[in-house]
Amino acid sequence: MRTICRESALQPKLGVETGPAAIRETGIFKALAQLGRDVRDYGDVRPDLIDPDPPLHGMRNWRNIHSYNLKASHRYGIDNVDITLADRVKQVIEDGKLCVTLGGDHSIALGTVYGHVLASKKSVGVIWVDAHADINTPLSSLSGNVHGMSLSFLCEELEDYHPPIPSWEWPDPCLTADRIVFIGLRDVDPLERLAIDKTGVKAYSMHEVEQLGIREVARRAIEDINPNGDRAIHVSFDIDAIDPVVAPCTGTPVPGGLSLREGEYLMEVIHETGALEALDMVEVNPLLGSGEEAEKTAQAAELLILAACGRYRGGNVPLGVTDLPLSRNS
Ligand SMILES: NC(=[NH2+])NCCC[C@H](N)C(=O)O
Ligand SMILES: [Mn+2]
Ligand SMILES: [Mn+2]
Repeated sequence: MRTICRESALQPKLGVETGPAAIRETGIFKALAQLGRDVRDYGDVRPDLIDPDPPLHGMRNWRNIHSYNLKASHRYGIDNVDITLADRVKQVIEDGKLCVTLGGDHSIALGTVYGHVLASKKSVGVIWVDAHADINTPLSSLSGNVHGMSLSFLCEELEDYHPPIPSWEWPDPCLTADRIVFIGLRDVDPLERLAIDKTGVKAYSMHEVEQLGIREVARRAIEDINPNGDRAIHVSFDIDAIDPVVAPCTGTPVPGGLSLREGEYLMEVIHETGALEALDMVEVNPLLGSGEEAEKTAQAAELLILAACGRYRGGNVPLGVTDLPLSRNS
């Protein structure tokens, strides 16, 4: 199990770059070690910022976002980026480890999913747990924020809807729509809904969570992206999928979200598949709330990561322990 990343101000609300530190401070490393996981912190991915970075087709911070996510030196003729997120994720997965990436703005999924696809020996399916669909194109986006566009760049079926960027290549669309599933949606832009319908990406919004229950949603979602059980799973978990009462410190909170119980159950079930290779935990922004709220949000993120890494709410026997302490008299 490995952890990574952070990036600088890529969305209008500052502070999301401090999310990884807040999650690290929960004591997650100790908790993972207690689960018997061999944890290595690969540190942060921190590129030198390209400044200024004026919008193109309304897309804000696009050069910076592409440069830290993807192999900038080869692909874009930029040499001030040593290691990119896609490279780092690729390295961790090639090491045969579960790669946990802490965000950060959800645009990091451009690099994490691409790195995962490059490294995995299997075909990769993505479970996108989010209040938002993040499937706007630069031309459909109302905000210009790339964190609301990540999936549209990754999805092959949407390639033709992207405007060309002079002398810059797009991130490789490396997923087909049948390998993407949403859970937790409740704030979807009209053209995002159209993109979902056109591509046929499966979506379990909060409506379906209510209707079917999280148990059936989890079962169906896993089957949708991994029907024969031969694929690797990538979970991209935006903390705003969880209800803001439990996880208030995030840039685009939406009421009526998943309970922490539902989130933990989903992660436990995904762990049980044995197919999870990569997990992103993103959009934790400790600066958007009181200290107490920030701690609550980071703790929710911690519990979700732990569940994905094998923490079972029914209890875990410590690694290597087979008996209770014997009585001194025996
Ligand atoms: N990763 C996120 N928090 N995304 C929110 C996206 C909100 C909105 N749909 C947009 O495109 O701007
Ligand atoms: Mn979101
Ligand atoms: Mn998101």
